[in-house]
Amino acid sequence: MLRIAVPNKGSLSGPASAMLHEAGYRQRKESKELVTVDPDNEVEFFYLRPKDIAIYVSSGKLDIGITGEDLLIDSGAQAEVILPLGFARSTFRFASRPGAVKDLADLAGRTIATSYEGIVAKHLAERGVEASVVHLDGAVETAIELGVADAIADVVETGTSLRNAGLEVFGEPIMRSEACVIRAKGNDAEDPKVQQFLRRLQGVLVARTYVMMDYDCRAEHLEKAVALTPGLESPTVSPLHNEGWVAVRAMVPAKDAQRIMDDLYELGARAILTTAIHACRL
Ligand SMILES: Nc1ncnc2c1ncn2[C@@H]1O[C@H](COP(=O)(O)OP(=O)(O)OP(=O)(O)O)[C@@H](O)[C@H]1O
Ligand SMILES: O=P(O)(O)OC[C@H]1O[C@H](OP(=O)(O)OP(=O)(O)O)[C@H](O)[C@@H]1O
Ligand SMILES: [Mg+2]
Repeated sequence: MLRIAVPNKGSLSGPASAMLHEAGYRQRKESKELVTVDPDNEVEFFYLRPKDIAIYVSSGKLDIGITGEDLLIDSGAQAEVILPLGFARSTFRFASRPGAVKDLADLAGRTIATSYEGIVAKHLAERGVEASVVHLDGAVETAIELGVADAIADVVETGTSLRNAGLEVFGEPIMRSEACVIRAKGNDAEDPKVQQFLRRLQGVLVARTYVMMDYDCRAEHLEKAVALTPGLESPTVSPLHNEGWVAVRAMVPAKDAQRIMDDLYELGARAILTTAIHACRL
């Protein structure tokens, strides 16, 4: 059985379970379940605190896990990213009251509140800045208002939490992060069970990013049309019963689909259809 760590709460939990469900795996029915066995797929899912997942995976007791890149780095665990998953995208940044701290060097001798001491301590040490780091479990934006810290280092997505607390970022982003699949460093990269799991998740990522596009066009416009819809390998082109017309089928990025449909129509293509892809293996 493949043993997989899945976040049990927080921002990663819902999207991770949704992705696993889309990939055909059984997921827990209620949030108190700690372990779910999926015998049909020979997988066992362990629902763990997101911060602990890299530690479990690096210990070798679990084969792989889903976590955030920032949590992986913060843990210092000997594990590595094997597949980025495209959700829980964020940056990790310093912030303070507007104008209070200009740059990293200004932090010397000051106090920084964060839930990610591992990342912050490493970042400061690498740049030779000596500052105190205070651990808080969450809502770190409030630490400045309450006088616990001079600056914070926290996850930023839309920036709303910072704005609401009257804070501004300073310095370059400390890191960028997204959800990812991790495994212990040095683990067998060719394990067929892990490879099959990754192929399934890659299939979900592709199905979420691409749509299938079909259209008819005159043969003399085919080259221009396929330049708009090159597909992944190459588009399928079939003759139509009406002489001089062909049918074309290709995968296109979902975000570009409407623009491509407009351009194909301009070119004289007709019966332009897009359909969702539910699953795929490239
Ligand atoms: N608002 C957000 N937008 C995008 N990603 C986020 C956001 N908040 C946290 N994350 C990401 O989620 C992961 C943190 O998950 P974790 O469950 O520990 O914290 P959380 O989602 O903040 O939940 P909570 O604070 O309620 O425990 C990190 O990888 C982080 O980058
Ligand atoms: O830039 P934003 O879109 O506002 O998102 C970032 C905020 O989201 C997370 O907070 P969460 O809701 O998890 O609360 P927490 O601070 O207690 O972890 C994170 O810790 C930031 O505070
Ligand atoms: Mg949080």
